[in-house]
Amino acid sequence: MSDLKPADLAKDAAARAAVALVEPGMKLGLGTGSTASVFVRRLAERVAAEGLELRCAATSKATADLATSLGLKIETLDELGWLDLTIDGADEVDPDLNLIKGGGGAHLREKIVATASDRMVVIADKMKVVEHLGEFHLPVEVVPFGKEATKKLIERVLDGHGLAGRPVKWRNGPEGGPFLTDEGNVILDLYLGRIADPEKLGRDLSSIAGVVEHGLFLNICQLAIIGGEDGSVVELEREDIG
Ligand SMILES: O=C(CO)[C@H](O)[C@H](O)COP(=O)(O)O
Repeated sequence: MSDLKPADLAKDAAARAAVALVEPGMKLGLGTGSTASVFVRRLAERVAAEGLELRCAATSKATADLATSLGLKIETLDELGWLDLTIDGADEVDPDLNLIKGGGGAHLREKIVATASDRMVVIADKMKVVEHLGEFHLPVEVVPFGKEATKKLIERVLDGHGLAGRPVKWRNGPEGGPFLTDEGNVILDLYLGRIADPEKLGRDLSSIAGVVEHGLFLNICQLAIIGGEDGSVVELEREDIG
């Protein structure tokens, strides 16, 4: 990986540091996205080099396919029951280690896996660290049935948060049709700018029947490993907060 671009070097630095957290016999959750993919590659290298015994669950079909192609055995979350550690990427990380996730459309499974783990660790490059969540669009997974009515209800919630008129867009897939999640749902991306009250916004979105899950990960992540383009890493821990 010597010809990596600076952003990839940062992801690789964070991924290597996360691989060092893995202990023999662990049950691991594997995230989704480009940073999580670097982690999966580095993990597979360590497993091959050390003959490490691990049990892994993936947060998406894409990650399961990648891990399997690298020789890692993937089991379902139900087979594993509960996980010791989940390593995943993020679209934004705030100073309280609250996150926006779902840029890859996998935030539903990612949240299920992260909250079924003793510990969630996020790996990211420095560009993902923000003062306030919301510059990155907030993905909301929506059931296709009645999706336009659900969109109206989401817009009503945004009105109540002083976010009236902010663009909300159905996500398209690579072929131009609607993006479909691994669960067969669609995604509405909310372009909000600064989210003043993520807790309340999350609660209000979750109260809508057609909303399956939003991409706000609040009080879930315990450690963020932030990689720099020079290969350095900074660790932000939840205990450091406050
Ligand atoms: O939440 C995610 C996928 O649903 C990803 O972790 C997030 O989008 C970050 O991806 P990348 O590492 O490619 O920037």
